[in-house]
Amino acid sequence: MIARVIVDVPTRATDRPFDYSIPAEMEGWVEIGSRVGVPFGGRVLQGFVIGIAPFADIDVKRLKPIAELLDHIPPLSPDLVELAQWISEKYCCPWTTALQVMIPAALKGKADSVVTLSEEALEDEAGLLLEDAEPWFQYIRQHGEVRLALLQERFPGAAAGIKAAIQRGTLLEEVSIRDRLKVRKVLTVFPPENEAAVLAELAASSSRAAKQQEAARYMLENPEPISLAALAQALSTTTGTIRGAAEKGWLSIRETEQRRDPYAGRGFKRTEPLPLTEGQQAVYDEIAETLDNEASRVFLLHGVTGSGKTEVYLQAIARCLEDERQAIVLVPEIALTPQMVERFKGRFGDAVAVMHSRLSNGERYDEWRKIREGRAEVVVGARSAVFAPFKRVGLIIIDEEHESSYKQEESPKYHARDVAVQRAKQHHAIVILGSATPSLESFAAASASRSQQESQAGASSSAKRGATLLPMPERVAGRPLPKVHLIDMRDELKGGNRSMFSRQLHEALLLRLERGEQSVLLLNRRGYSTFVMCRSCGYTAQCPHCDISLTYHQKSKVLRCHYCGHSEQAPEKCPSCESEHIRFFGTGTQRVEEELAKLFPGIRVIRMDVDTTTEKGSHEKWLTMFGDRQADVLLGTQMVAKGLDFPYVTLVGVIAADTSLHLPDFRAAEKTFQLLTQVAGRAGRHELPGEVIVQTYNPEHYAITSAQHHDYSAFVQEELKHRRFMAYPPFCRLILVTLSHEQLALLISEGEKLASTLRDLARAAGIKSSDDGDGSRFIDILGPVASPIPRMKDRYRFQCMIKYRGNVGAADLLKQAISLLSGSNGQPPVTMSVDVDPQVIL
Ligand SMILES: Nc1ncnc2c1ncn2[C@@H]1O[C@H](COP(=O)(O)OP(=O)(O)OP(=O)(O)O)[C@@H](O)[C@H]1O
Ligand SMILES: [Zn+2]
Repeated sequence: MIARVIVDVPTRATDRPFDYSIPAEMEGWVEIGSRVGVPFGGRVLQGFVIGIAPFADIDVKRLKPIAELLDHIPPLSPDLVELAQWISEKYCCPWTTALQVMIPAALKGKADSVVTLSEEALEDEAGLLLEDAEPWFQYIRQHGEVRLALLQERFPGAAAGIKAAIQRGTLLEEVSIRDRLKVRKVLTVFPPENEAAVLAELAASSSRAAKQQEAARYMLENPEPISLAALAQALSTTTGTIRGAAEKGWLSIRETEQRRDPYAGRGFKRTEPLPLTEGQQAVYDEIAETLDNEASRVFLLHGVTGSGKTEVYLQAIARCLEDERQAIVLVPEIALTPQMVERFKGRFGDAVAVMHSRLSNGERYDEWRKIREGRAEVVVGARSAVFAPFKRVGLIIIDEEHESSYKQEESPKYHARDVAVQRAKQHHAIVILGSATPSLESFAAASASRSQQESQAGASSSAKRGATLLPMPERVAGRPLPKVHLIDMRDELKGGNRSMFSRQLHEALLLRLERGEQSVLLLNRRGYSTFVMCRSCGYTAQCPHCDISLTYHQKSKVLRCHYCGHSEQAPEKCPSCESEHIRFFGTGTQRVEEELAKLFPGIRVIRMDVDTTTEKGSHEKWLTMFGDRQADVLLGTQMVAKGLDFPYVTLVGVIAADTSLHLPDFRAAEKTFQLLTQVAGRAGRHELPGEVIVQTYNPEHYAITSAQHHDYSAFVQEELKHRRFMAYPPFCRLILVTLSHEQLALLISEGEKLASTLRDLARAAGIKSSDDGDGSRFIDILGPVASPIPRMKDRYRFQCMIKYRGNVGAADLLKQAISLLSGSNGQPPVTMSVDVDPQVIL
């Protein structure tokens, strides 16, 4: 048998399977999804097996054998391997990059894999008898810890039995990766095996070794295994004493695995399903029916803020679990707050795994194994949790589906929403996209399929691709949406108010302080900069390697480049004109905090922004404090806008609504509308009614007025007009190619070559090059032009934008073009990075 292996070299030239022979001792072990070490170009590299075949394309005798197998159970299942191929094709990235993004960082080194007997196996006599017949089992029992490679050699043919034992939990699979990460082990004390004998011995022995006797009695009375350190502490003795007792056979000490559970020891209050409101019930019924049919379908759950989307998710998950299928819940990284986790852990307890970037590598690895080993049935996580290694996915939920953080900005530049839809197809699972402000792309997909269904014709093909709209236009319990007041800040200035707070916001804050209610203040930080500028000559501090302003960090008083990491001391006077009038525009939130303290002496403010939330657990700490009403105001950036549900918040203030409105990004209006709607939704979610004050310099802009009236469809109608006129998504799709190189001249000529090659290929394929506005297919290549950041890390940057509609095979054309421009090494002369469906145009 031979294995087709994708080696971990992310270049175009090596982006294909290579054949290796499977050595006899590995037969039965190597599977699709196995991680292997293979000889490649004189080294041994990591790779993934993506296929097994009886014959190779070339003579088997010339094939090199797989050097090592890195895990007992393949980290990837065949469906994930298939999904990786889809990602690599759709997002024009190397296959290996797509495979690597699916496994936890802890597995990304070279691994040394061992097995040991689990506690259960050691205790469960019946289990022992069953397995006793197996020589490999005896062998492991004798040696304690055995390397996988050794087992393969000694016991060919034992693969299936060993794997079954791992799956059953009789054997523990442990991976140590070059000491970077080991399964964490602790010495654990167990009661003696032969209790009666020990009891007799204790009774007979004199007062000699009293402490050891105490330890033995303790374990007989409390047979729960306990860590050696904890027992020593409980008995106020040394670990040496307890070891002494073990030597006498009065108790036993063994190494056991300690699982890192980021939420260990935290009691989550169990919640029961709420009786659904009429609106929720209608939506739930439709979801439940589709779940029962095991049909793959996408739902767009468009529910206003506070409409109870989360309860619908919870009950849909429960339904899915009943059928022994698993559920994946994606939430934006920033919204992955303890409050969110609590809602899922509260309903499903230990069956919930949590994955986000603030976990350590070890914690992530353990949560991942919890999923793979079937100890979890629900995962709540950020983007990459879409790859959770569940066997039978029934439901994938994407909360706040419009969030741009679902798009990964580094390779593979995948969008979790699209990956989720693809994964759901593989599993006949359903996808629920939930939002109060759906992205225009999702909304268009839902309305396209609806109008198709209504007009019958062609419904099947397009409805399959589209989404089914499930509206929840009302808040739970008939609670009103909060009233939103717009304050024109130009009038404030005219009226002589130069403060950042309008008179209305000032009064509203005062009122909340008097009543003991809470307020949320949002500073729209998008487009806000924390740069350094000289007031005399206008000098701004720039990165010497990138064409971008340096960012000022108030705490450390350094200027840092966000793109290359360059940092320097902030100057005391202007380096250009020597003036002392050099101003640091610190983080906006800091200034607001200072101003609040001045205006409202004694006010208790919690500030949440990148500076105050870097520490692990800080997010959680601030929100708990706010929830406990230890502060009057929660002040922050985007991160205070999402998902929070606090009963005493009756005021939401937006300091400056429009900082994001005029960014050169076609989604600027959409982002602004979404942010305002989300943050407004934080007010008045419970008994107390809420009020929202939005300060703006553009009170007539439709993004702002629609948010004021909670009018999603008004916004969408206006925005779609602009998008259609400008031919932007959802009326077309985009691929952004960024070219970079140290030499400007080479870069420009290669950029022009790329554009003209693409145009030639498109013409040869008979595809129109411009949009007639009739909805037919076309492909248009714009550029090359200088990128918005024209130089980064001392490399110049140019870009081409591919605009297309319909099934034109844009990604394929691009791949062809790049390979036509590539030299003998398989690479084009300048770096080309491809972003399919880019979210960040800036
Ligand atoms: N059926 C129900 N009966 C009573 N209360 C409910 C019900 N469903 C939800 N709630 C409560 O209503 C509040 C709002 O619900 P939830 O947070 O799920 O809304 P949401 O739609 O997710 O809002 P957002 O998009 O603003 O986060 C919560 O406090 C929730 O406990
Ligand atoms: Zn830089």
